[in-house]
Amino acid sequence: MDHMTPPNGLPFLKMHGAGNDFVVIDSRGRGAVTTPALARALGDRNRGVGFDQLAEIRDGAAGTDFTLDFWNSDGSRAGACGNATRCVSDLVMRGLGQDAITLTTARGTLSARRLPDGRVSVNMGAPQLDWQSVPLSHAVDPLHLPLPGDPVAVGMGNPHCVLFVADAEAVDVAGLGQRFEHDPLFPQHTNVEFASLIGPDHLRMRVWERGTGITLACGSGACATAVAAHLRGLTGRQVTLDLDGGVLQVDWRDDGVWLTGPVAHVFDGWLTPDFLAAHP
Ligand SMILES: N[C@H](CCC[C@H](N)C(=O)O)C(=O)O
Repeated sequence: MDHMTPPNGLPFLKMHGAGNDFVVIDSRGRGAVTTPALARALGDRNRGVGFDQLAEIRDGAAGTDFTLDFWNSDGSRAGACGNATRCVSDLVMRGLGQDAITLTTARGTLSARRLPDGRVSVNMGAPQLDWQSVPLSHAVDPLHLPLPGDPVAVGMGNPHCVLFVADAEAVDVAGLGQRFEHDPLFPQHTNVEFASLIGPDHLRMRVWERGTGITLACGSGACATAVAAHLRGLTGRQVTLDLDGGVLQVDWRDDGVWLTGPVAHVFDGWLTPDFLAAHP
């Protein structure tokens, strides 16, 4: 067999949204294939494909067009992923010849649409602002957590800990991120965002993701940060966020938090039977 012939393996796609990168496996019409071991192996940037999140597409539930499951590169599950939702929605919309779609995630039913300029928006739903649903481990004010730096906790279907700092560029994102990720106040651990106000309704944000580490962008993190910024009186409800990998827009409307940004489909490939057999 020459090297360009598709082997008898498992097809996948590689996509990214503002540099937040994904392996996408399309399991519509069959059972789910992802296991924690496969997610970890695939997420290895040297021995696998490498990704920030793995998104598995499954048949639509509750009358929606498709269902999405998310995994982190350490093999853990993520309840929400805004950028992968935008990327996969674009893919499925193209397949169906549509520019609007509904999907099911662990969060429930979400809707997405493609804008005339090619960017994709998703309604990530209402933010979770009470301590039980973030979740936090006990009753504290999520708007002022009893932690260094006076962070805000926001749930977007996954937990976020948002710190407003004078200069996000100067923050030790890995060092502090790991510390907050595993703070006992977050029983399911947390994603951690560091943000500074750089203009009216304009934030610079850097992120440490639960289960993955530093990423170039985080959509649910951008939503949580914009919500926190508005609740703290720093911005209005429409916010532009400059992330390491690009620009995301958040609009907190009455019907939910809308996230808008670029999507890219980079390549398709096949996982070899040998790779799959080694990581059941
Ligand atoms: N990058 C994703 C979020 C991943 C969150 C994940 N790290 C978790 O465990 O919650 C996004 O665009 O929303």
